[in-house]
Amino acid sequence: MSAPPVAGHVSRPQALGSVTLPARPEPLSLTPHETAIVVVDMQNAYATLGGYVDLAGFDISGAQSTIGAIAKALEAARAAGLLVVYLQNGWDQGYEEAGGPGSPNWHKSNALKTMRRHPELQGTLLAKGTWDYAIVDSLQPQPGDLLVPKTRYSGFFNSTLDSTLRARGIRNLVFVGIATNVCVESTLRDAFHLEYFAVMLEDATHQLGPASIQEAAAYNIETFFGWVSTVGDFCGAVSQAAPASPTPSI
Ligand SMILES: NC(=O)N/C=C\C(=O)O
Repeated sequence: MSAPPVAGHVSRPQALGSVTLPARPEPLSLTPHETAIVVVDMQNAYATLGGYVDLAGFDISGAQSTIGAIAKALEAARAAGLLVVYLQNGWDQGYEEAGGPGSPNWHKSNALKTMRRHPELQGTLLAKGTWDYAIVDSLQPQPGDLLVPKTRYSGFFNSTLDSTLRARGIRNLVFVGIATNVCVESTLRDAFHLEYFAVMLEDATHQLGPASIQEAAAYNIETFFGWVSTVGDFCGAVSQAAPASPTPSI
C-alpha cells in the first residue's frame, strides 16, 4: 500500500486548491500560492562550457539536459501561478564579498582558487557584471520572477531570501539548479531548519563531482531534509492546480 501524502504547508490538510506531488519518501500536498520554485545558480559559471566550473575542471556535460528540464518545470510553475525565485551566486568586482584569507571561502572556493592559479582569469569568474555571473540565456527571468543575489553556497545566508519568501506567505520550496551537492543541498538544508517544506526535482539538478554524489544528495534529502520528485511528476501535479488568480491590489 502506498504511503498517504504528507500535507506540505496547506492552511488545512488537503486545503482547497492543493495538489498532490508524487515524491519520495511519500507524496506531498502543496498549495500553489504557498509554493515557490527556486532556481539555484543557473549561471554561465555553472552551466556553460567556458564558465567557472568547466575551467576549474568539473564535468558539466549533463548541464544542457538540466537546463531543458528546468525550462519545462518553470513553464509549468508559471502556468500554475507559482512564485519563481532565482538565486544568483557571486561577488562584487573587487571580490570583497568573497572574503580574504581570513575566510574559509577564500580557501575553499574553486573559483577563487582557479583565478589564483591562472592570474589571467582574475576578475572574470563569478564577478557581478561578467558573462560568467549572468543567468544562462535560455533561462532568463521573466516579469514577476524574483532574483536574489547571494555570496555563499546557501541562498539563505546573508541574503533577503527568507524575508522575501515569508512576506509572500511561501512555506513550500521546489528546488532545481546546479549543483545538487553544493548550493542546492546547502540551501535546501537551511530551508528545512527554517521550517520550509522542501522538494528537489532530481532530474532538474546536476552535481559537481562523480555521479554517485547525485545519488548521495538525493538520499540525504529524502531521508533527512525533505522530499525528492521529478520534473514529469511536478508538471503533472501543478497542471491540476486551478488557474492562478491575479494578485489583489492594495
Ligand atoms: N552553485 C553551486 O552549487 N556552486 C558550487 C560551487 C561554487 O560556487 O564554487
